[in-house]
Amino acid sequence: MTRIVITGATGRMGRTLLQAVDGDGQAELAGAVDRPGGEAVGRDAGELAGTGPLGVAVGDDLAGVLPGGDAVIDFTLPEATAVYAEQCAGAGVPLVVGTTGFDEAQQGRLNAAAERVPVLVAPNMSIGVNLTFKVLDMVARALGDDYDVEVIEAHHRNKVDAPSGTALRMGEVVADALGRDLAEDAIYGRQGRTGVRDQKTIGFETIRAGDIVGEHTVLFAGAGERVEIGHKASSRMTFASGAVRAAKWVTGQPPGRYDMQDLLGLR
Ligand SMILES: NC(=O)C1=CN([C@@H]2O[C@H](COP(=O)(O)OP(=O)(O)OC[C@H]3O[C@@H](n4cnc5c(N)ncnc54)[C@H](OP(=O)(O)O)[C@@H]3O)[C@@H](O)[C@H]2O)C=CC1
Ligand SMILES: O=C(O)C1=N[C@H](C(=O)O)C[C@H](O)C1
Repeated sequence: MTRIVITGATGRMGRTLLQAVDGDGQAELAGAVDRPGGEAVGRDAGELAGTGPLGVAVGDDLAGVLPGGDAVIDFTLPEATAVYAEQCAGAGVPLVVGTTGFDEAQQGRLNAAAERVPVLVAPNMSIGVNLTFKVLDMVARALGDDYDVEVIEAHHRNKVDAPSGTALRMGEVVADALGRDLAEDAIYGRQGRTGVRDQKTIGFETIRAGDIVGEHTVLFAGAGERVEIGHKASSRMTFASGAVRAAKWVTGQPPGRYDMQDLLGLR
């Protein structure tokens, strides 16, 4: 039985994770943490998740519940994740991170934690998207530089980072396969008199609307044909069950930084 602590427990993913852990025969909830002062603090986590009482009250102090946990799953905001990673490293507890939108300094803090405990960080926990990363590498290598690459993503109106972490990873996979540097070649939206398309650019287009769970398409457009590789998530449970699987897997790993490609044997 893997004892799991969930941070951001009141969020969209937090509540779905509570349901996923409750429905998993090999995992149990060891803690549910929200931001200090959050309205849910003190309430039973199951009440929030709609599972019925789980016997675990939502707390606001991760360090306090870490001794009872085998792994932490975090879907919050980058600044919170960086602090939680340091607390996990200090307590020797493995961490799974689904949060997206890290800057370089925050990535450095995750890497420092990964020197002390196993840390799995993935912008998308779904199996389908992780397979898509592999397919994109193959397609980009086969098509080469003659095809223009555009990454199009759509998410719900409440998402706070853009482009999505998944879209950026898709861009990185394609850039690596084509021997390009995403930091130099990415274009984030276009407006006005842009001039003709620079062949080596990788474009990103972002849609934010309604309750879209998460959709990604990578378009390779050449002379006379287009190839589109896409993924559509219709339920957050696909991310949550991937994260619970990751939490069970990461407890058996030595310290280091991992992602879902490691877990799925796709590297
Ligand atoms: N890797 C993957 O497969 C997926 C990744 N994500 C990513 O997960 C993250 C969360 O998404 P989502 O659940 O939709 O977002 P929500 O805004 O619904 O949830 C975020 C949670 O984090 C809490 N939080 C925010 N700031 C802090 C803080 N400083 N300290 C402690 N807790 C904090 C929020 O509390 P409060 O509400 O009180 O602010 C809330 O409970 C995003 O980065 C998103 O991109 C999402 C889906 C899949
Ligand atoms: O915020 C979301 O909702 C999602 N975020 C992730 C991302 O930024 O890639 C993954 C998923 O598409 C949902």
